[in-house]
Amino acid sequence: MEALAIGSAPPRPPGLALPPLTRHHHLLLHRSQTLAPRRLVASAPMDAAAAGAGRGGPVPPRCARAETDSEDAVATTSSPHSAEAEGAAEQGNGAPAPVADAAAAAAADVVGVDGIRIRRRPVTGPPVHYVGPFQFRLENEGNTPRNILERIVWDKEAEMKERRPLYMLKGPLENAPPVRDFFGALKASFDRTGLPALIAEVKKASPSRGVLREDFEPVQIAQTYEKNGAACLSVLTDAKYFQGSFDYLDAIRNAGVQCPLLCKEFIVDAWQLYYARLKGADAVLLIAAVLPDLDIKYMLKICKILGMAALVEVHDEREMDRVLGIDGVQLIGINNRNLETFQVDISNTKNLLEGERGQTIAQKGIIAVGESGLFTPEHISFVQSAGVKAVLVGESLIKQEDPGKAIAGLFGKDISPVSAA
Ligand SMILES: O=P(O)(O)OC[C@@H](O)[C@@H](O)c1c[nH]c2ccccc12
Repeated sequence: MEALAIGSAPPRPPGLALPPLTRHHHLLLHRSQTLAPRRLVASAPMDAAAAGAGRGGPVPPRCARAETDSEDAVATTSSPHSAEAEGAAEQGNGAPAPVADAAAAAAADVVGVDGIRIRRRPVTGPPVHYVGPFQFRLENEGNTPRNILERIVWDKEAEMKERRPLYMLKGPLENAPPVRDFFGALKASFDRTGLPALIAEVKKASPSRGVLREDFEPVQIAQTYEKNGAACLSVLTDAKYFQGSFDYLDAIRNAGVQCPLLCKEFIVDAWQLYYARLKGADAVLLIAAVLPDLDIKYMLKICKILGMAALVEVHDEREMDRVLGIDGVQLIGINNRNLETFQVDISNTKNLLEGERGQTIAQKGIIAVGESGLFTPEHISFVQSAGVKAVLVGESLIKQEDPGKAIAGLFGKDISPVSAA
């Protein structure tokens, strides 16, 4: 599979590194400090320990030992970007920066390394503090999620604290069902039909659309998707916002479905990769709006070791350029839905594949996947002419009485393997 990523990565486009801290940044910073003073004050000590851990160079020594829970904890993905943020507090000769610059570094962490706008965790604690003998309620803006993606990710980080230690996954991992070739299945389907390969999504609900299907039978839905020509399936595993479950992954596999399965999860921690694999996933989603480059690279390595494919999701030019700069990426999903605002615009796929970006994708043999908001054969041909070789579709299928039969309606023709035979 590696051989498909031909050529070396393009030079990192200018402007992707953290901008130098200028006077202008200080001004911006002071303004945000006024808005949410706690955010800055409290984030510095929290990040400092993690930042120290990541100082040693590009490959942190933190992956040296294996199979203890504490190693598992260092695979948690926040330290690299905290480290960069702290690094930004040192100026020129390496002397410690003035206090204001340290605050600027903390703010850079808040506004995001690699252009990531969401904050990975609440800065100081709960969103509301009860203060003093009079029970004042002090709302803490810095600790209130600003959008749904931030909310989901904060909850996911909290969920990670409840997980089983990594070493406990070792046995089940050894007994996990063999990995199937997700990338190959997409390619084969595209070659067979001349249409974008379908990744059909098994999704009960979403935060933007509510419950999509009351009588939700994941195994039946998966079976009808497969029968009607889906190349791969995407299975929502997030319980809180999508009413999904990791148990759907093994249930679908155990029922004999052959289509490779994408674990559709908000991955914030390497632990989730192992867990997805032992539940039978053949691929995972990595969201560039959530994960800094270092985390994506690290997780890609783990996926490779586990034999899983990774669908790296982007939703704007900046994320696309970041991901194109990472070696070994084979699948790039272009989400037409902005996960912060829920706005859907399928021309996003076209915009992100235009010009040099599209050429790089073609040269590297990457499959671009058009994601979200696809309802009609016109939509499918629109994203196909934009350059995608696969599409990820949920709502427009899952809401139909027979989601499998709906596939022919979506593509304007029957794409089931039987019809081709
Ligand atoms: O239901 P739609 O509009 O066809 O979208 C499917 C899929 O693209 C969407 O569910 C999705 C894309 N990226 C995600 C990340 C997390 C959760 C869900 C998603």
